[in-house]
Parts: sequence; structure tokens; C-alpha cells
Amino acid sequence: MLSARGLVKTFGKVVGLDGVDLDLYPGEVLAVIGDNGAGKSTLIKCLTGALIPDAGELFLEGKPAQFKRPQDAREAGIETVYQTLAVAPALDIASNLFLGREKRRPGLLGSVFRMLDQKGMRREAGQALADLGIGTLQNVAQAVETLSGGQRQAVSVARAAAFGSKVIVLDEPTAALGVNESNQVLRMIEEVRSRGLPVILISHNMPQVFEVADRIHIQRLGRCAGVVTPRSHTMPEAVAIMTGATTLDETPGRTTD
Ligand SMILES: Nc1ncnc2c1ncn2[C@@H]1O[C@H](COP(=O)(O)OP(=O)(O)OP(=O)(O)O)[C@@H](O)[C@H]1O
Repeated sequence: MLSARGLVKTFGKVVGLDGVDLDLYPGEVLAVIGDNGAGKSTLIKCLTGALIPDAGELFLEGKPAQFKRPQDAREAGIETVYQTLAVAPALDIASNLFLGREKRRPGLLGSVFRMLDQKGMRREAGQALADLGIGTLQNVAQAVETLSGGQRQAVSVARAAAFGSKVIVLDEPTAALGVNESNQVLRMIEEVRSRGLPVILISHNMPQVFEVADRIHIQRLGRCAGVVTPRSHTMPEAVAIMTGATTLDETPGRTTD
């Protein structure tokens, strides 16, 4: 679905990415793990138009793609939920779901008077949340500032799932959440995958990564140190590759089918 080849990104003398390849297949959850400064955020930004790589190529469904700004990636079907939650607290859930893509009323009311189709947006927002099995958000007219952290995160993920037609990218979606709220977000990720939509999940949380990921891309010092799966490698083995205590060659893992 999405491939990167030889991505390079430097910041002055600091090398953020040093020739990184990445492959995301349809309908999979690909986790990206790595220590602080390993290049996870830089990699994601290069995949989603927030940064332009110095070198390297991107392919979306096998076709060369170039994203000069985040909007280009969004228009191509890649939706990103960043670590810093991009919600507008004072607006209600439905308005947040449609932020930047508001629906207008039909006819002159919409085209000339720019009136919003609140009813239509609320109906579709309710459907989007129901589709993802989010039962804790009862009222789409509720202001987002009154929601818990997990519920806000649910709104962000629902927004990405509703508009991302090809790829969903989640940057540390459970970092600020408690156990129950994290579990809810993990279930949403599984729900998105079950619809056939692939997910890139950046996370420091190894148990969560091993619970939900199909494959795990390990970043280390700006490079990809290997790609493992929860069946081929144990959590300590993945962490050892991530920290440089061992290499993928030294720990090839169990052969899986
Ligand atoms: N805008 C920038 N200017 C200068 N250096 C940067 C910039 N962005 C990233 N870097 C550097 O690039 C390297 C990779 O950073 P990046 O943020 O991608 O790592 P990360 O794996 O996401 O880390 P973390 O888990 O701490 O968020 C680091 O050495 C970082 O200091």
C-alpha cells in the first residue's frame, strides 16, 4: 500500500534518517518502534508530507508519490493522528470530526450563505463512531473539552478512520491514556484493520505493540535495524535489536510460515 525507499533526512549536521526503507501492506498494523531520537517521528513526517525528505522515494499503491505538504498526503488518502492531539476543545464531537472538511447546506444556503449542514454532520459523525464500536460517546453534540483523554483520542482516531481511505498513521495514540482508555484505542485499531485499512502505529509501549501489531519496524540511529513479527521474536529480543544490544543477524528469530 505504502513503500519508502532510501529515505534520507538531515537537520544541519544531525542525521534524522539515514537511508530508510519501509513497507506497509494492505490490512496490516505495522508498528514502528525505536529509542528516543531513533528517527520515528522524522520517518512518519516524511511519509505524511510534514517533512520533505532530502533523498529517497515514496510509492503509494506502487505508484511514485510526492507529498510537499500534509494536505497532499491527506488528499492521497493518508490520515495522521499526531501525538499532540489535534482537536478543537470548544467544538462538539461532530464538528471536530469534520474540522477542515465541513459540509455545507445544499443549495444557496450552503453555496452563497456558507451555512453548515450541522444535522448531516451529526448524523454521519454518529455513524462513524458507531462503526468503530465506540459506545462511550453517546452525544455527538457534546463539546470535546468535556471528554476524557481516551474519548478525545477516540474522536481523533475516528476522524482519521472516517477520512483515511488508504492509510492511517497513529503517533503514540495511547501515550497519555489509562489502561481502559488504551484498550479502547487498541480495539479501534483492530476495528480499522478489520476493514482492510492498514495502520502505521508509532509506540514506545512494547506490550501494546506485541498485542496489536502484525509486523514491527525497528528504527535505530536513523536506520531500520530490522523488521520482526510478534511470532518471530520475543519482546526482549525486539528491545535488544532496538537498543543495539544485538542485531537482527545475531537474533534472526523463529521461522514463521
Ligand atoms: N527539526 C529538527 N531539527 C533538528 N534536529 C531534529 C529535528 N527533528 C528531529 N531532529 C533530530 O533527528 C533525530 C531523530 O529525531 P526523531 O524526533 O525523528 O526521533 P524519534 O525516534 O521520534 O524520538 P522520540 O521517541 O524521542 O520522539 C534526533 O537526533 C533529533 O534530535
